[in-house]
Amino acid sequence: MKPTIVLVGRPNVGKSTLFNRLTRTRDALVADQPGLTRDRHYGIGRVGDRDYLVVDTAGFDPVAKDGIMHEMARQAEQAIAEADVLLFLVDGRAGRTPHDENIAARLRRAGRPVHLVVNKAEGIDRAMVAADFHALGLGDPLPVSAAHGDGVKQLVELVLAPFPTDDEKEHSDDEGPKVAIVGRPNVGKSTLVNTLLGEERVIAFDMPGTTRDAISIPFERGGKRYTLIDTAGLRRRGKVFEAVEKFSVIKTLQAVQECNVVVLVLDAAQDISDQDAHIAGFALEAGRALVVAINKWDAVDNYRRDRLETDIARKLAFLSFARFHRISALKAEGIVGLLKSVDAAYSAATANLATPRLTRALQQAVARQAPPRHGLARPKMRYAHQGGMNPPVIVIHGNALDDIPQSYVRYLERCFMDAFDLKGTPLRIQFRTTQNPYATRN
Ligand SMILES: Nc1nc2c(ncn2[C@@H]2O[C@H](COP(=O)(O)OP(=O)(O)OP(=O)(O)O)[C@@H](O)[C@H]2O)c(=O)[nH]1
Ligand SMILES: Nc1nc2c(ncn2[C@@H]2O[C@H](COP(=O)(O)OP(=O)(O)OP(=O)(O)O)[C@@H](O)[C@H]2O)c(=O)[nH]1
Repeated sequence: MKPTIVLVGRPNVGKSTLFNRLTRTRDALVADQPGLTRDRHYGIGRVGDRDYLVVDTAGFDPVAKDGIMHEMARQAEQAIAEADVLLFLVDGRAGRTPHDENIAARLRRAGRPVHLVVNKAEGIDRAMVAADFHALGLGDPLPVSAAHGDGVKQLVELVLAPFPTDDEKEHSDDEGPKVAIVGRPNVGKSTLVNTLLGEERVIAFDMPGTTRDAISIPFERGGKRYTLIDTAGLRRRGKVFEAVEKFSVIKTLQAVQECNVVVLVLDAAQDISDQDAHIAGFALEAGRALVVAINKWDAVDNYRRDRLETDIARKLAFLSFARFHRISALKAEGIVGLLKSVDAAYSAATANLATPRLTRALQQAVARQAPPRHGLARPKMRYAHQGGMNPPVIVIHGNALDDIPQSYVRYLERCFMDAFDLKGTPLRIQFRTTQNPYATRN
């Protein structure tokens, strides 16, 4: 499972700046998706070939007793409890403050590895700063400059070193897709889990001990195998599964990282919220195959249904690659269709795309609509090959491919999706310019 790094510190020490730097490598992949607003507090980062999750807690005041500060403190407490490692940020320019001391006192009791990070350290006397912050009792301070990037990569490597690297063990096909059922509180996730697992055979489900691995529950449905990745610490009580923890964003993100196919559950009785869009955006950012289940369809009238369709078209436009199902988890309606789409999305995400067919699809797309000219250069797309799976990566080779507009990339995505019937998975398109078009000019 990917380690989760949680950033803690009083306001204005540079947590957002560090968060952006830690998650920036991935931004390019989902840039300019219409309608997608990123959650500024949860992100994926990568250093070398290691992925990690980053959580930015808002300014944390462990002694706040009420109001918005108290609510923020509560959320920060939950993040601290679910962290694998904590980065405690302080401001090297402002020096040690009483607020820092309160937070330090809280973190010393966290039972998690804590690294003391002195930000804004560019061009300041490190020895003096180190002595000042050493008094917080959290070990040697690590100086960084989040704004300039100094020391950030070394910091990440240091904090991740104790965690085992994910040996992406080949998931054998007969275990079927790993499925995560995600959604905001009360949309009907537990009900859907019970409907999926309920009557059917749950294959040897062992409650794990204290491992930090996500819990997976194998089950069979319609003669096919699936593995459910748990998001909330499901416990079996009597015949039904029940969530023992309340909704947790971190657990949701971990499950998204861990699974092959995300089932995003929406509540038909409610408008699409920012939280729905953020969870969806995270699945997209992670490159996961996705199926959307609009649940509680039994409970809404036609007016509400129409309104919801409009709302979805407007707020979840970036999920156009996914299939949407109207279901009732409670009445077990629409479940067969939902699982069919899970199967299809899984096949699409793991499809083998042969170079000749890809190249033919590319040529047909270009013949229908040529890429727009950029300045003097006329982009030339020569051939395409598959550069990865899960999600499928299509690498296009040619000349002058550096400034292909996003709208044309979208067009190519649609062409490849149609040609290979890739419904349910996002695609990544990369360009490789094989020859510099200006090289032969003088
Ligand atoms: N000199 C210097 N300034 C920095 C550095 N990192 C962040 N800052 C500045 O510090 C200020 C606060 O940065 P933020 O990232 O917004 O701080 P924050 O901790 O997220 O603040 P809250 O959102 O209020 O919790 C901004 O003006 C940043 O430009 C740094 O490495 N060096
Ligand atoms: N009418 C109707 N109600 C449903 C349906 N699915 C779930 N519900 C109801 O919605 C409420 C919330 O369902 P849960 O399954 O607990 O939702 P959840 O997403 O697991 O909630 P959290 O554990 O808070 O994250 C319960 O009262 C369910 O009975 C459905 O298909 N139709």
